[in-house]
Amino acid sequence: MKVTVVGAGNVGASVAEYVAMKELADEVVILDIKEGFAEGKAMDLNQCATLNGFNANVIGTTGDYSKTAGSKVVVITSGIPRKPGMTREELIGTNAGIVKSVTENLIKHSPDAILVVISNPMDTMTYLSAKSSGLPKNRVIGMGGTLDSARFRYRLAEALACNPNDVQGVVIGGHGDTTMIPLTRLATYNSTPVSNYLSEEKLEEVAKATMVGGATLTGLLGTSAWYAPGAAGAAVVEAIVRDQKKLMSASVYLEGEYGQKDICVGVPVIVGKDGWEEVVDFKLNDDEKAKFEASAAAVRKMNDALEL
Ligand SMILES: NC(=O)C1=CN([C@@H]2O[C@H](COP(=O)(O)OP(=O)(O)OC[C@H]3O[C@@H](n4cnc5c(N)ncnc54)[C@H](O)[C@@H]3O)[C@@H](O)[C@H]2O)C=CC1
Ligand SMILES: O=C([O-])CC(=O)C(=O)O
Repeated sequence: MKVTVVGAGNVGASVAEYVAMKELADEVVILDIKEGFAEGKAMDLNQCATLNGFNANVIGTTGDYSKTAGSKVVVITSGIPRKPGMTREELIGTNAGIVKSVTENLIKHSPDAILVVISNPMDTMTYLSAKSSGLPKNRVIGMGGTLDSARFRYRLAEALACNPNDVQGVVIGGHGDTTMIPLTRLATYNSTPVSNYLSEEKLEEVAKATMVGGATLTGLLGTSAWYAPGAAGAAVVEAIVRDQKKLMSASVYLEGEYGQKDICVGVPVIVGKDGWEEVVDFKLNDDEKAKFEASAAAVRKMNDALEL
């Protein structure tokens, strides 16, 4: 089984590292345009094999798509990250061209692949990838909600002073500072509503911290984050290659679900060997529905900037 990661930068290298460490593929190809960069990352990762006890061959290439041929899953991380003070949306001018050409090249060599799109602005890049690949809708998955949900659970666990693994919480909507929707009403601490323990004000604070999770890290790091984005990307890969049928929040092409059409935006989906297999209806209340509608409208506006 071959998994390809495009972009050998912070996020791509992190995805490749988790994929190799978890032995999600026996061949992990990393492709970048920067001369020798992917080859260097691959060699460095291969030298972890005996230290971390994995057996996966990591192959790096500078732009040779023939090495990606026959990939089961391809993760797209190529493109520029934001700097402090920027929004993800400001990256569209540079990243749209990169994501379009990368998608077209990948599909030539791996027509049966499932694409996991990470490059920002992610929902719009997922829509672009879906349109320019011509793949069946289930084989294009935007990764943002999985990361945002992990950050939501982290913030909830911080507020509850508990083990994050005892907390469930999902973020839907666009992967943007103002478009994310942390579903606080549905979040639980070991099956009990978090509102049993946290005030409305505290939950509002948790939701706000979740929404600006990426911006907060960008401010601290000077560039955007990579450990949790890498782990979230690898979690989607794992759900596919191990056919986990896992319920994850992901940006997928909607045809009426959640009241939206012809858009990729974050909703709960089941992920397995065929990509995303179905959208799960969380039965949103009126307030959540209104937020989702506003979020989708913002994503749609961004999509209008694409030349398809
Ligand atoms: N969806 C999400 O949850 C997240 C998305 N991101 C996004 O992921 C993207 C990558 O972020 P980082 O890895 O931190 O950036 P980075 O700058 O560390 O790495 C990007 C890599 O892409 C490569 N690249 C550029 N054009 C290419 C092309 N045409 N073909 C192949 N490779 C190409 C660059 O040479 C560079 O090595 C950014 O757009 C960032 O905003 C980052 C974190 C989370
Ligand atoms: O914040 C950013 O620009 C990168 C990203 O999408 C995230 O970490 O959530």
